[in-house]
Order: sequence, then C-alpha cells, then structure tokens
Amino acid sequence: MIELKNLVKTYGDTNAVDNLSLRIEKGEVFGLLGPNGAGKSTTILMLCGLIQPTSGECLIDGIEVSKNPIEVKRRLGYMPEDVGFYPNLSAGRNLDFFAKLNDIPDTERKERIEVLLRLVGLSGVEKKVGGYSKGMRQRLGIAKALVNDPDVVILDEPTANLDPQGVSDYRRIIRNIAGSGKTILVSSHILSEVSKVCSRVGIMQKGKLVRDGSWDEITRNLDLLGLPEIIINVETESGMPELIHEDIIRVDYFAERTKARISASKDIRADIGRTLYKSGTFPKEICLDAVTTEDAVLSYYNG
Ligand SMILES: Nc1ncnc2c1ncn2[C@@H]1O[C@H](COP(=O)(O)OP(=O)(O)OP(=O)(O)O)[C@@H](O)[C@H]1O
Repeated sequence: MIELKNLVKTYGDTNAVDNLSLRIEKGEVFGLLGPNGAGKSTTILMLCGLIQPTSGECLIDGIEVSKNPIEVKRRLGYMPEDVGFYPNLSAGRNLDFFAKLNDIPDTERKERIEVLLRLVGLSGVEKKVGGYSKGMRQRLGIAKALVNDPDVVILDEPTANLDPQGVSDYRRIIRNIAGSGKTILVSSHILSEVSKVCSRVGIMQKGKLVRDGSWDEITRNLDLLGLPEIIINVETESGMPELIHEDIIRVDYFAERTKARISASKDIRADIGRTLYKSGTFPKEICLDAVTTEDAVLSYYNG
C-alpha cells in the first residue's frame, strides 16, 4: 500500500509537489499522469527515499520512507526512466548482480532470476545487454525492479520510446505482476497506455492532483471538456441493428456488423447500450476511443 500525506517539495520559488495526498491500495495498478513538469518524478523520488520532502509524509505499507529507508527498500521495486545495466553482461548476470546487492540468498537467486526472465520474455537470451533494443532493456528494467520480490512496484515512464510490440509486451507483463497482488504505480504522459493497464489514474498538474478516479470516471463528462466530436467503438456478440440517435454524426460498421465506430457530438454510450439491449444484441464493448479520450484529457490539462 502507498500513502502520500500532504506531501510538499519546494525548489526555490517552484512548488514541484504541492500538498499532495493520495492512497493506493494493495493490488491496485495506479497511473500517475501529467504533462512535463507536473511533479510526477519528484513525487516518485520522494516515495523511493531518493530525495527528502520539504514537508509531509510518504508511507509504503504503513512505514514512513524518510524515517525507515532500509525497511522500505526491501518492500519497494523501482524502475527509473533510464535503467543502468552492465553492457558486457547477459540479462541473467545483470539480475544476479542486483539480486546479490539485495541480499537474496544463493539458494533462491537462480530460480528467482529464471522466473523473472521468463516473465519478461528474456529467458534463454544469451546476448549481452549492450546489444539489446530499447524494448528489451525496458523489460529487463521491470525484471530488475522485481528482483527483491517487492510488495510495491514503481515504474517511471515505462513505455517511453517503445515500439508497438514493446508496448504490448509491457501491458502483458504489468497485468501479470498485478495478478500476483502487488501494488503498482506507473507514471506516464502516454495517456492511452495508462488507461489500458491501470485500475485508477490520478492527473497531476503544477504539483497538485487535479483528478483521481477510474479512467471511466475521469472521462465520463468528456463533452464538458469541449471536444467538438467524440468517437465511440462498439463491439457486439452478433450483428447489431442500425444505430440511430440524434447526436450521431456518422457510423461505420465492420466485421459483419459486430463492430462499429460511431462519431457523435456527445457521449451517448448509455443510449447505445440501451438500444442494443432492446434489440437483443449483447454488447461486448462500448468504449470511448483512446485517441480522442487522450485529446480530451490533454485539453483538460491545458485548462
Ligand atoms: N532538482 C531540481 N531543482 C529545481 N527544480 C526542479 C528540480 N527537480 C524538478 N524541478 C522542477 O519541479 C517541477 C516538477 O518536475 P518533475 O520532474 O517532477 O515533473 P514531471 O512531471 O516528472 O515531468 P517529466 O514528465 O518532464 O519528467 C518542474 O517545474 C521542474 O522544473
């Protein structure tokens, strides 16, 4: 569990983090979102005990970070934006080094490293880390953050510079870790990515948490954010009827009418759901398109 209580970090005249309070429960995957300079990295650095707060508290599993850094380090896995590895060593040898630094006993190290390499899809890769792609390094970074079997995992911009395959691998890995009951904090400014893996997101702006809730809650009032047009993707179990609604601008149907892409002037997901139920068509998904959602949230950032 992660708790931030009235956290403040000031650099001269800049309130990098401004009275931030937040609680992330065990097993939650929380996305910390915000534009450049919002205060995400400063928050994470305080949470990891790497910088001291000006005031307020950070707690990991109820233990205050600044007062018990060693105890906290044992429960915490951290992946910074740029993870440092020894380029002349393999992934396994790198992990072995970090496992030793974390005092993992000899009897456990080999098996744990094998499990982690399998989790991140690097099992059997003999190549030295110096020859790895960005995606491979990122996956190894996640394994490194998990080497001490932490309760709480913090990933700073984990999808930065990843190609689509890398992003999809990352999502699979995060879901896998979340399934094991760990608490995960992911910081990002790639909103659509966070929306796909996080159960809850918080939006930071100028050091403050300006919104906190599920992705759905945050995007529910999209029309209030002033988007001229939103896109709704619909998927049904069997072919859907003609979708008619006064706020629909256009509908494109695909895959024998089991999929539709609706352009609408409002968020009409509830009405679409009702229409489908009435016609006896079971909806598998009715969601806002990630790209337009991203536009809306960005417009929110910009006031
Ligand atoms: N060591 C420092 N000295 C002075 N100002 C700093 C320092 N670290 C951060 N800041 C300032 O604090 C604010 C928050 O920065 P921070 O790096 O936490 O934002 P961020 O949300 O992580 O941004 P990014 O996505 O670009 O990493 C910014 O205005 C930044 O310039």
